Amino acid sequence: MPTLVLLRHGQSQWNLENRFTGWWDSDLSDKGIAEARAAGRLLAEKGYDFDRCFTSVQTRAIRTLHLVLHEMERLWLPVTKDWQLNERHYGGLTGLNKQEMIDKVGAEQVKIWRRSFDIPPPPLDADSPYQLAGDRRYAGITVPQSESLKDTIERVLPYYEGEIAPALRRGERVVISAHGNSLRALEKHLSNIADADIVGLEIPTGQPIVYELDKELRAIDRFYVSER
Ligand SMILES: O=C(O)[C@@H](CO)OP(=O)(O)O
Repeated sequence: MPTLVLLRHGQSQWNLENRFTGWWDSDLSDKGIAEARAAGRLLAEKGYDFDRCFTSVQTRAIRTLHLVLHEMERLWLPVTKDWQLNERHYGGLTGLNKQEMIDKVGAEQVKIWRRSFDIPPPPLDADSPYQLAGDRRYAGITVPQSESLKDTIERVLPYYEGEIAPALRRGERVVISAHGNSLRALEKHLSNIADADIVGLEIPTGQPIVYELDKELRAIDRFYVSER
């Protein structure tokens, strides 16, 4: 039975500071490092092992994966990094404080920006210090200026179908270290969650989630490794 483990990175410095992050490359906080190590120890203790690893091109997800694999004595496993697994781009909200925005525009609007299916945040200003156009890791791609969850799904799913699903069909055990919203995009597909219901899905940092899949890669079971 194909098994897929999803892992949201440990707490980042900007998670700690309660700032909208998206594609900005905020590294892990000390707590995030501890969460990642604990996740690796938990996976090893419960007997999990992997053949292939996938992550984004963002430091917090890559570093989480490395810390996990180090704890599992599996740093030698093949790792594929791709921008299509990046966090949803937070547009003009990037860098702002979430509580300050709630105080300014109200909790309802902030919830729409954070969790709605197809309403993107306002675009990033052309002269914003958070523009990534000159970042070498994004050479050759058009960096979005803002993304809704729907936009995120439109780049996460083709990557899953093209690169990850074939590995699962070959019987490889796969772990994906990624982000709250790139994983919500994937979970929406795997668990067949309706557009209106995806607003309720929250994914905690550093808690590995197991998907047991059938031959057609439909979810048979989904649980947190810590629960069983
Ligand atoms: O800031 C972000 O990029 C994300 C994940 O940390 O936040 P949110 O919970 O609002 O999707």
